[in-house]
Amino acid sequence: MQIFEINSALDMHLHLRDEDMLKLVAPKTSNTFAGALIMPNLVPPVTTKESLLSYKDRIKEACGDDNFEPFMTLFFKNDYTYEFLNDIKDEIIGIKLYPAGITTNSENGVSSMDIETLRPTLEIMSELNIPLCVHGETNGFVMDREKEFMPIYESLALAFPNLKIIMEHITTKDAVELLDKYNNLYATVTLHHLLITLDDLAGGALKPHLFCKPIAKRYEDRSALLNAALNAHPKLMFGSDSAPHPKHKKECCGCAAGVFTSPIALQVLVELFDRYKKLENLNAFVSLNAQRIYNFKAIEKKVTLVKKEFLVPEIYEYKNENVVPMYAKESIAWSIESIK
Ligand SMILES: NC(=O)N[C@@H](CC(=O)O)C(=O)O
Ligand SMILES: [Zn+2]
Ligand SMILES: [Zn+2]
Repeated sequence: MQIFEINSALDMHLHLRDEDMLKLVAPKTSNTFAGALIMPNLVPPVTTKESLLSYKDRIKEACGDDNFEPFMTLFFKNDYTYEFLNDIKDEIIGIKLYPAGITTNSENGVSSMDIETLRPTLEIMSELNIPLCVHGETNGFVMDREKEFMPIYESLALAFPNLKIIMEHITTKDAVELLDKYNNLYATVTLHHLLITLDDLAGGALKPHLFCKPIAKRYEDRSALLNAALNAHPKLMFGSDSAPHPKHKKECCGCAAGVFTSPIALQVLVELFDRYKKLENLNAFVSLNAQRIYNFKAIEKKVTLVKKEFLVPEIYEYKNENVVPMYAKESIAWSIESIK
């Protein structure tokens, strides 16, 4: 039987939530991944050292696994001081910037992307070598929001040449192309954006479990993303953006944005890279690129996968929480055999 080994998988964009949802979803990542970059969009968002450290403790407890490293992030604010950021810098891997209201729990994000307004915090981040992670969407037409954000990425990259800027969860050909234009621009891409287009979400009967921000785009966008991932573009990292919402918040009028992919991520990545005969590039895409870009050494964790059918559960539950995964009740060609 065909097998494949992944070394120290890293998920560089992950939502773990809090309380029972955290307890439900955290082990779904920590059992197979060596580390993950944890998004700070809790309610209220993570903006103090105290809330950051206590969230990290709750994550570690929920994982119940010392062999997993949560890389913490702060929620961007325009008025962070040098003293504050200098004091917290060793506890964080980056700061996440959200335009206000653009996605789930981003109400406290920045109300303007004007560079001069953002400058005070960005200058300090640049000086202290703290990377900037960005949800890059304008409030324009939903299919054009990411494309319209490209000039903002360009001005940020030019204005702060020493700041590492990560374009989170890119969904367009334009974003892939921008990667090669500026030294200090990097990106994450999700699993679902490598797989689906707007057709899968809304071309037939509406699929709420595939609804997320940024919304899935056109075929040419998916091809560009897939091509960059399969060839392990050196500035592109895997970031699942696994974003759990309870079933009743997805299967309703006013469906929340977010796709839950943690429990299927590695199996589907292997299936995808195998299908395109690119398995030799998967470890770079899912681990080595992130270690080089963020400059750290991941802890050892070897996951062995076998080409054997894995039937995706219909739902995951814990106490009163539940969440429906992507590909629920469908089967994947690869499954996890062992973890060391
Ligand atoms: N991607 C999403 O659709 N949702 C994310 C937020 C985000 O990453 O934008 C969430 O927190 O639910
Ligand atoms: Zn986002
Ligand atoms: Zn996200």
